Amino acid sequence: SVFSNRTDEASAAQYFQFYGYLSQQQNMLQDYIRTSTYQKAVLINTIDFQDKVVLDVGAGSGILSFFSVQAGAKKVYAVEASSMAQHAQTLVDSNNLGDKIFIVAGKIEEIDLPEKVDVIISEPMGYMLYNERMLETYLHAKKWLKPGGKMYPSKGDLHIAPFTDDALFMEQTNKASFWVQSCFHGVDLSSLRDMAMREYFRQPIVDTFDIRICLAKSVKHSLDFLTATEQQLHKIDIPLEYYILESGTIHGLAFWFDVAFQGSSQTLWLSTSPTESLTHWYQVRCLLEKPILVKVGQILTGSVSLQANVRQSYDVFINLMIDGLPHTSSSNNLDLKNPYFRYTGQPPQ
Ligand SMILES: C[C@H](N)C(=O)NCc1cccc(N2NC(C(F)(F)F)=C/C2=C2\NN=C(c3cccc4[nH]ccc34)O2)c1
Repeated sequence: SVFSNRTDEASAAQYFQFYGYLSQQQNMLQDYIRTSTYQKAVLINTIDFQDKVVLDVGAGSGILSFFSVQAGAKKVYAVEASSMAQHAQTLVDSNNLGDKIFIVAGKIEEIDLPEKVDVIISEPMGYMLYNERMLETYLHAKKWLKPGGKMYPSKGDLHIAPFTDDALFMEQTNKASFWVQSCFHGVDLSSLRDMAMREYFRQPIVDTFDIRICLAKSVKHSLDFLTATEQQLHKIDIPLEYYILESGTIHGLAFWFDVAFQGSSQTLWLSTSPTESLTHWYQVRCLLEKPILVKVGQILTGSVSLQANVRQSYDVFINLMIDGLPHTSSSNNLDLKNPYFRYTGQPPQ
């Protein structure tokens, strides 16, 4: 299938095992901003759901299917590939909605449905928006959408901004400095120090920060889910150009995303911006091994390229440069599949 052709089997097994845990469903359900915003988006746009047929892609516990029925949907196909499908069925039965919500166990790329649908609803956003490659699954599902059908959410914006954070940079550098020992139990480890630096700096950092560490206004990369295709998500190249607002040291790029529910009645946004309440997506930062000194008024240019891989994630390539003298540039490659969960506070609720 389209899914099996783009996915390593071991990755898929680990991935669907992860989503088979009620504790991970709980992590998402307990994210109040996330759950309440989805419910509000549906309930303020009942015109899109009243007496309609809905497809819930990656339904998990089925929560979005329940919201669709609350908004008047006459039938919901809830497609779920993990063992959570059976727990969703339990919820459907115990809430007496077996006549409206139909759990379809399997992958959207592999299952069949008896009819096309009016609305597709899903929560395909992973870390940094694109992690997990579930957005491709969401776009694949459009083969079941009637012409003029609705997508909930309808668009996604990825925001990217240069940031300064000495403490974070030092934290990663200090970890690597372990290898700067010429006599560790009689062994000189120092030849592996650079490799250790590269390994630590390949990890995106998942946590939150104050927006004031960003030295320029974010660049926004928009994706319209109604018109986008799966193929467009295999390689995402985002050109970057920043007007530096504050002199300082750029240690890397900060990422967050917003999604919009553009309903027939109202549009509602779900934001994971550092200026908003924290969600279970936090924000994501990608460090540079070589920071860039910038001054107010300079122009920072470059690009970030996301290259999809078979481990349901992306290889992230960052290039940044300051034009003018001294000409400085810095780059880094990161593995989005294995982030460093640095957040130490309470999980968002
Ligand atoms: C697409 C889907 N709608 C979605 O929201 N995906 C993201 C997602 C899905 C399920 C759980 C979570 N998490 N929530 C939290 C909490 F403690 F903060 F609550 C930690 C957490 C991890 N920890 N590790 C992961 C994780 C999940 C999936 C793929 C992954 N790849 C690397 C880590 C990771 O989540 C995040």
